[in-house]
Amino acid sequence: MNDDELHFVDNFTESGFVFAPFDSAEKSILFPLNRALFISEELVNKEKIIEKKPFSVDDSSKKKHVQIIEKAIHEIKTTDLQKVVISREELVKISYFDVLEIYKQLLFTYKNAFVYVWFHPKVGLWFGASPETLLIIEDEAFKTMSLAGTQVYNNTEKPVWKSKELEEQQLVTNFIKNQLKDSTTNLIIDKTETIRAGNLLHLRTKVSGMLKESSTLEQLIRALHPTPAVCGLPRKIAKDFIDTNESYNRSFYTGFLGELNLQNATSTLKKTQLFVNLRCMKVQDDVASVFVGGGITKDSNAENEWEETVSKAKTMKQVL
Ligand SMILES: C=C(O[C@H]1C=CC=C(C(=O)O)[C@@H]1O)C(=O)O
Repeated sequence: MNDDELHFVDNFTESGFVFAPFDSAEKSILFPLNRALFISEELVNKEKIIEKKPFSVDDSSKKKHVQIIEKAIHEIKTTDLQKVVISREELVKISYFDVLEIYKQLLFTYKNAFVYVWFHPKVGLWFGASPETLLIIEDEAFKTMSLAGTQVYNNTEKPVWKSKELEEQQLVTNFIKNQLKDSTTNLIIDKTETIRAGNLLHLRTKVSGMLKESSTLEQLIRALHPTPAVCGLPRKIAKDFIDTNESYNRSFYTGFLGELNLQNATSTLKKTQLFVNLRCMKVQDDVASVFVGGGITKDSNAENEWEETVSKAKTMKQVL
């Protein structure tokens, strides 16, 4: 950016880089292309990966997190709530810090992820290594995915998935299908597969199709975000549960970010590539806030869900 002014997205027809919060009622930040310098560079992996030291698990917030999960499970069993994603913020004190070094280590450690470092003097410094695409649009063709269900990678990418994870992920696929049916055509739902994201495995179903001429990018984004992979089902009930019970502000965690309506040098087509802001952290002074969560359904076990967040925190803590 040429200056430290804060710009916001108005209707997603703008060009630039967007950084959107979890709460879709709040404004999304834009680095407008015409106010910024855009540099594109091919990445060559010649960096040395620093040997990762073991890190400690901070379980000071375990009791509270487990209590919210138990409340969520009870709510799911007794009300219309089907799934809700419960998350927490883990504070990590950092003694040594180098922005570029952390960014490079993330890039080379998480090769399949969308890795970013984002900074605005009025908002703060964020890093992430997200395994989840919210939306890719090139001309009228779009791609998205349903990503949910987690287990620790244990030397096999063909693990056995339990019905809890299969159902949790299926709910996301069904939601996406339903939300897109009016604004798209030629909807293709691929076979569900297992993908690896660092030390974790997830279930993923790729979804693609064509946008109807009458549909806008804003409509599509509002239809998808927040998906049940980061919020829950029904969306409004899950969002209310999160707002009432999570005792911190998610801000940009579980929001989305990426390139908005950028023109490729070799064609006249505009391309949008948005990713869900997962496996991320905010750094302020000498403290990193690492954000982690997981989908809760009727079959969840609170202790296992806690462990899942511990495993997810590893993505950022290892690099720190
Ligand atoms: C909310 C998070 O993950 C989502 C994405 C993949 C798998 C998830 C899960 O297994 O619960 C979550 O839906 C997070 O990593 O903080």
